[in-house]
Amino acid sequence: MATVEPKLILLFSGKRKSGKDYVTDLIHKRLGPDVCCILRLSGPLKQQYAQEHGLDFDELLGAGEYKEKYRADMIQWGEKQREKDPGFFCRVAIKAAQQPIWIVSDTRRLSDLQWFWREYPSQSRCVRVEASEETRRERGWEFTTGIDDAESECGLDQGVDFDWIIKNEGDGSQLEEQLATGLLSIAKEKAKED
Ligand SMILES: Nc1ncnc2c1ncn2[C@@H]1O[C@H](COP(=O)(O)OP(=O)(O)OP(=O)(O)O)[C@@H](O)[C@H]1O
Ligand SMILES: C[C@@](O)(CCOP(=O)(O)O)CC(=O)O
Repeated sequence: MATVEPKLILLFSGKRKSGKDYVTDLIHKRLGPDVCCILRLSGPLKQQYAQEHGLDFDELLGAGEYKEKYRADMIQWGEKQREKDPGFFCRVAIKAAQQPIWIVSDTRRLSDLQWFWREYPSQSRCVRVEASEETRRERGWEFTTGIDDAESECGLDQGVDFDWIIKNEGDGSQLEEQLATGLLSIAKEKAKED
């Protein structure tokens, strides 16, 4: 398990090219590395997958075509791991966490959220990053059968009451305002609960 007990966990999800990494990087910069860390469930998955398949881990972490080339096979490989142990990638991802606020940038399945809700019920908040298909296409997204209609992309489309929805359209000019008000609102609500 993690070496520290978190005060707040922001569980991010969103469609491909909605801007999960972009938005979580902005929040990380805004809060600072002493206060928060970004945890990626796909990090340990990609690392293990890269090792087993002799691939470039850094490229799999990137936002380019290299990752997309292996996405379908990584999804299948990851789902086989999750079938055996749904919390495996969650446990590995939080091991390095030292800061009080955790930003999990890439939850994709109800089993991901259920693990955090079970282990950290009072600290976990669900955040959805949304962008139109037009905006996502401008960022390089193309609908791919077997990926964009599968659990990896659709697993959280129903059954989640999101605590915060971030609209990340176009150049995101309204983004900074949303982040300021959204973070304040979550902090205030958490403080009232503690
Ligand atoms: N508001 C924005 N303004 C400018 N560029 C953006 C914005 N949001 C996202 N981008 C760019 O769009 C691309 C996709 O964003 P990002 O990688 O954060 O998406 P993602 O949801 O993490 O995608 P994936 O699920 O494929 O990892 C990146 O090149 C990123 O820099
Ligand atoms: C294989 C997978 O972890 C790839 C995620 O890559 P990214 O978060 O889109 O950079 C998606 C999944 O776990 O279904």
